Amino acid sequence: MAALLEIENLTRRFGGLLAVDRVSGRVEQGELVGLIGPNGAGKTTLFNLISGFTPPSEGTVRFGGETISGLKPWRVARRGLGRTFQNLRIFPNMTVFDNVSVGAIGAVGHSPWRSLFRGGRGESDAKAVSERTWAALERVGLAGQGHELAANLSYGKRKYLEIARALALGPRLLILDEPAAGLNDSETADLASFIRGLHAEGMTVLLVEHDMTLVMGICQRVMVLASGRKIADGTPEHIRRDPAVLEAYLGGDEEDAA
Ligand SMILES: Nc1ncnc2c1ncn2[C@@H]1O[C@H](COP(=O)(O)OP(=O)(O)OP(=O)(O)O)[C@@H](O)[C@H]1O
Repeated sequence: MAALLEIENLTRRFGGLLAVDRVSGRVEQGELVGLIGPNGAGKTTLFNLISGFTPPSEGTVRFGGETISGLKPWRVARRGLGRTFQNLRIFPNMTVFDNVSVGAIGAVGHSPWRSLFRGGRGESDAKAVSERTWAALERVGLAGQGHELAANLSYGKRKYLEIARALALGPRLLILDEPAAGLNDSETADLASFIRGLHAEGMTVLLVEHDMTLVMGICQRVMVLASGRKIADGTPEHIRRDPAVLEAYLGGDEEDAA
């Protein structure tokens, strides 16, 4: 059976810079996979290639057995690929509910606003958007703050707001770009159990993270990028001992791998 996500020889050049260099790999349905690598390794570019935000120079991305490389981000999203961003993309002057409903609208279509003008199917679309949005807010623990402005949420809660927006899409694959960045140790531990919980419910997750404890603690498999190339792909135990990883990612300092 085809993997949920398959990338093949994915390559992206920025002028003379090879940001992602012939990377291949797969994520199976139900997996929780980590993607790590030093600064500038190409992790975010790889995410952008997968989610349609950056077109590949070469190579293909298949999702659910279909080629999605070259599609616009919203088309990729509608096929069931939800993602968050390293730099939070939140509208501070909109309510928490409205921020998340953007994701639900992406899944239901562009028609909820039709109810304002024509009624008919628009009304059921609007109801579906509302239900999806509240369910996503409930799942991340923000339902009680749905009517507040996003600007009033703490930084940690804004992270969950982003995740809720991706969940509202009803994704088959959830891609998280550095969700623990800026969180303290206890917030990171909470995030770890939250991601574990999603995974236990059947969500397939691809996680880019600098926090090694988080990645090694929750991921079943870890892919390592360095200078745009995939240099390792295996269980956390395997990755911890891989000399190429220690050399490239940790600068040969085994202490940091713990
Ligand atoms: N739009 C762009 N134009 C030019 N160069 C870019 C662009 N986006 C990324 N790069 C370059 O591509 C390389 C990979 O960057 P990328 O952000 O994907 O790495 P990363 O592994 O996500 O790094 P970090 O961990 O610091 O976020 C870097 O050298 C970066 O400067």
